[in-house]
Amino acid sequence: MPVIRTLSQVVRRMLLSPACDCRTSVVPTRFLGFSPRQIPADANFHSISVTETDHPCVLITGGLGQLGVGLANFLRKRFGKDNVILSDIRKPPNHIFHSGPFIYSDILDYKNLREIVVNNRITWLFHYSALLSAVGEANVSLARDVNITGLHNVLDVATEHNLRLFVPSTIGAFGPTSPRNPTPDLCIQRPRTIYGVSKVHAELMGEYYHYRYGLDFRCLRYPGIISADSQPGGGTTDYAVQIFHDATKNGKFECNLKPNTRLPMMYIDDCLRATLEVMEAPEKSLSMRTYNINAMSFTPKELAQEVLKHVPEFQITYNVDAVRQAIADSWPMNFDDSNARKDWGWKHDFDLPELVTTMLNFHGSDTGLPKLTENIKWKSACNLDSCQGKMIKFFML
Ligand SMILES: NC(=O)C1=CN([C@@H]2O[C@H](COP(=O)(O)OP(=O)(O)OC[C@H]3O[C@@H](n4cnc5c(N)ncnc54)[C@H](O)[C@@H]3O)[C@@H](O)[C@H]2O)C=CC1
Ligand SMILES: CC(=O)[C@H](N)C(=O)O
Repeated sequence: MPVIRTLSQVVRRMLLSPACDCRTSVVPTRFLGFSPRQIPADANFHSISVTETDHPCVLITGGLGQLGVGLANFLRKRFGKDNVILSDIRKPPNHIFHSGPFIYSDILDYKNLREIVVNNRITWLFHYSALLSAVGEANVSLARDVNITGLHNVLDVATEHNLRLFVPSTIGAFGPTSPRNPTPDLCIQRPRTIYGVSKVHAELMGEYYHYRYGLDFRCLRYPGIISADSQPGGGTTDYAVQIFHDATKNGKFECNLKPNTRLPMMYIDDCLRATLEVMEAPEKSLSMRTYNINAMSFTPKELAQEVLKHVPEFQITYNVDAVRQAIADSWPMNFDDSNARKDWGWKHDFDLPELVTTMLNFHGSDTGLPKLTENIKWKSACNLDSCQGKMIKFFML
């Protein structure tokens, strides 16, 4: 009897403790046996604290998308150019290839991923590879592979090598039965897209690995991100980026969402700063492992009105895409990020007026000379030529 009581106490403690002490004795079953992911019995599961080294050695997966290049530039300013490796399955253009380390990495190839982590002594991993909401609906099986199987590889390699792991989630992780105005961190999540389902899966798996194996998993649910010098990869919020390109180039824009569709949005500088801040936050300040972050919420009509203040001839028309509209109608309208603000001091800098001024200044409309920047020209060409571009063109609804 005492033996049974002791055993049941041990099991209870393992299940209840956060980042339980069972880390050295219990590992995911797929690590056992002669699997390539085998972990030696004497493996050290204690996280290497970043403070033990001068700086983290960073790997970014899916780094050639809308957000990855900006993240690499941002992190390189802080940690040094050579300590941040950008990776993707696409061929980088010259200016990105020469701006710092770039490496081929397919997240579906576990051995390739592990080799990169080992050879480069990676300590932090930012996992950006994904198929976004609209592209995902157009190719469910690829989205399932990249967003779910790829995530499993990343979680395993991060656990095996004691990495600090950042995985972005999204407003798309909520669905029509979630409270939409505002949407809190903890509520019903029943998304109706493969993108949303895969992101809820990522949140839950990351948190599970944290509590079960001690993985230092950190996750932010991003709103729609608006960037000036990079193109979005096929999402529902893409209109809020495209509108600036079209306003400055042609003075008009055809929107694929209805005028009153309200969605949470954020300028990329705020998004990247939040990402670094949560990665640098002391563990004890994190009462959760997945946080909503927010900056502003607007509709296409409100955004167009703000653009009009700078480009008086600007015209917006609407040609609604039924798939994107259905997705947007199931997503949060306002995001409650009070936990991020309370726990680790999150504060956004850009509201709608600053966002619009910044975007239009970047594209040169304030000079009266609409222009398409070189970077965007490259991005357009790249999107047509690249595998992802081909896929988007081929599968787009
Ligand atoms: N951009 C946004 O508004 C938001 C983005 N996020 C998340 O942030 C992350 C980055 O987003 P974006 O840069 O906008 O995405 P994106 O679609 O622009 O880029 C994704 C990248 O993943 C790469 N990729 C695809 N399959 C891969 C594979 N097998 N192995 C390695 N890489 C692969 C693609 O080549 C592409 O460069 C994603 O996880 C996304 O879900 C979350 C909310 C909002
Ligand atoms: C909000 C996102 O996750 C992304 N921009 C999308 O629209 O799919």
